[in-house]
Amino acid sequence: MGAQIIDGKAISSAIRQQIKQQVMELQQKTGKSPGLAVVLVGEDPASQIYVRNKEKACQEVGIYSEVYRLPQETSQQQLLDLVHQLNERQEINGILVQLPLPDHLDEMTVLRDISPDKDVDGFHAVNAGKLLNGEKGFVPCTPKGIITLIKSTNVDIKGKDAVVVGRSNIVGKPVSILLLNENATVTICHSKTADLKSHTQRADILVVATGKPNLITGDMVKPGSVVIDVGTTRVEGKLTGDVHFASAKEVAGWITPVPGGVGPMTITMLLQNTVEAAVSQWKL
Ligand SMILES: Nc1nc2c(c(=O)[nH]1)N[C@@H](CN(C=O)c1ccc(C(=O)N[C@@H](CCC(=O)O)C(=O)O)cc1)CN2
Repeated sequence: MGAQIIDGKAISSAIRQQIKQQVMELQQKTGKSPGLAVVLVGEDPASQIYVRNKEKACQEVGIYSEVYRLPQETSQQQLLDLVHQLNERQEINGILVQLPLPDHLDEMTVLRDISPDKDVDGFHAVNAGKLLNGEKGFVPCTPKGIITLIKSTNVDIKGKDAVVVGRSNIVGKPVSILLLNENATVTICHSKTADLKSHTQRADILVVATGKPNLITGDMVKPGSVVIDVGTTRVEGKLTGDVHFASAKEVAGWITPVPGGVGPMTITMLLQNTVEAAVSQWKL
């Protein structure tokens, strides 16, 4: 029969309608719009597309946005100066520095200088710590979107065996914590994991975020499981996930496509976090 497709584009679009409504209500109440500043350094083609899409998405829902496109040779101090200025600006509720940064810039230092109250990416150590503690803070956008997609299937996460393949700070680690907070039993696999298949085969929920195209094939998937593919690598011009879709779809119960699965949710959750930042800063 084949898996049901988790349509990230449709789910995203429904959530964006709700956000648009929420922004309108905030405008009526306060006379202000939530504001997001996006900083892009260099000319990475994929990052340029993501930033343009973030700008467009803000426009669609009524969020005020500013985009700073800085040259490749921007110094660490110049970038930090901009972040510090944005931290002070009243009309900016959320700040995002697009990753990856050019090699000469230190990502950790830059992320740590964003005010935790404006860190709508949820990458600041304070927000990462809050996630670990189960405290309220900003949750990174892709992991937050993944949990929303899993919940859309109505599969109860509680008590399930969840396997996360990949241990990045942006996706693998935070999504593992979110699944744990939802009472799943979580295993994190990575490039040094011995016998990856033995883990993935028993996953009721499988999240794959490695950037290795087609790493997970149908024979590695548990029948009836929920499979979430975070990978988006261009292979011969075609956007390709970390999961071999054709074979995995025959085994899984639910599966996200690439494109149109996790990707659109990342930007939608950024809009949600920006509205949350405004509501909290305006003490509503
Ligand atoms: N500061 C950040 N940098 C990066 C993040 C992030 O969350 N914050 N995540 C990724 C890139 N990213 C957002 O920035 C992102 C990736 C993919 C998509 C998306 O919509 N993908 C589409 C396909 C788009 C295409 O055709 O290329 C899909 O999967 O359907 C949105 C945002 C790294 N950097």
